[in-house]
Amino acid sequence: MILDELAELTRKRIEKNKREKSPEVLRNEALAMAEKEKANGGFTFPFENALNKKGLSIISEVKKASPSKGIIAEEFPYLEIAKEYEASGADAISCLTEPDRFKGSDEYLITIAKEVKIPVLRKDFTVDPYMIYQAKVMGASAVLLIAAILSDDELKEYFSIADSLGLSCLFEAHDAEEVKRCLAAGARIVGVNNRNLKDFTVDIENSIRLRGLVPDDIIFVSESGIMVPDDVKRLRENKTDAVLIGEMLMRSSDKSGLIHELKHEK
Ligand SMILES: O=C(O)c1ccccc1NCC(=O)[C@H](O)[C@H](O)COP(=O)(O)O
Repeated sequence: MILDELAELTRKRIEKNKREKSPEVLRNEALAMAEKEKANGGFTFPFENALNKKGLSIISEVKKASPSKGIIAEEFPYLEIAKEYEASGADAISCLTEPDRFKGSDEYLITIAKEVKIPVLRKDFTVDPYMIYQAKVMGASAVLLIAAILSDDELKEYFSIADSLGLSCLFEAHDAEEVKRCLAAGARIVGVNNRNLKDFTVDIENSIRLRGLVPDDIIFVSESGIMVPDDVKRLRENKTDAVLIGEMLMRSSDKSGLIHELKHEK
């Protein structure tokens, strides 16, 4: 399955990263940042706060390419795109850092997090605690934990590391079993992926079906395959707290107008 391939590619990339910066050095940098925040009033978990606001929140993704679609944006002024998302009322940004199949980059995240005020999610295939410390040092506010590639123990351990650094976790599930595993691990944010990773078909009904499994005090996010404004309307009517949108926004010639329409559509 594609996720196994992505997890394997990521493990190799992170092993290389570890040779460039040791886990100990990286961890100390991340802990120093966390300590500083604690001393300055404590963690604020901006990603969760952004999704907890009244009304539907929008996580806008900066996405150049994907395994299912190949190149989505030939031109990719990622910082301009992120700034446009922010200026248009997006609540958070999702930044893909996976380089091989999504043409993402750590540099994109570092630059965006420095230049925008809204929180940034590191959208990557977290398979090693090292990646959580990296996310902190890069300036991210949240990391992605995909239930399909992590064991129950890893979900709990990675959540605890992220939490201790003031990072939120978007737990990603594809089916009912994975939703239950995310909740058992303590998830405060559960995202249901609408993309079937076996055949790449998308169906927002996956989020609709699984919504009832997530208690109201947990943030519920619908991810992927949101292709037209009516999809957002349907999800909003089904008590979705936030939507994560990549391709629809990246292909739009009027990102600002589209975000405005999605935010205000009733
Ligand atoms: O987008 C893909 O083709 C994909 C394939 C395999 C694993 C993950 C994939 N996408 C990850 C994402 O984070 C999406 O970019 C995100 O949910 C937005 O999806 P979309 O709105 O459909 O671009």
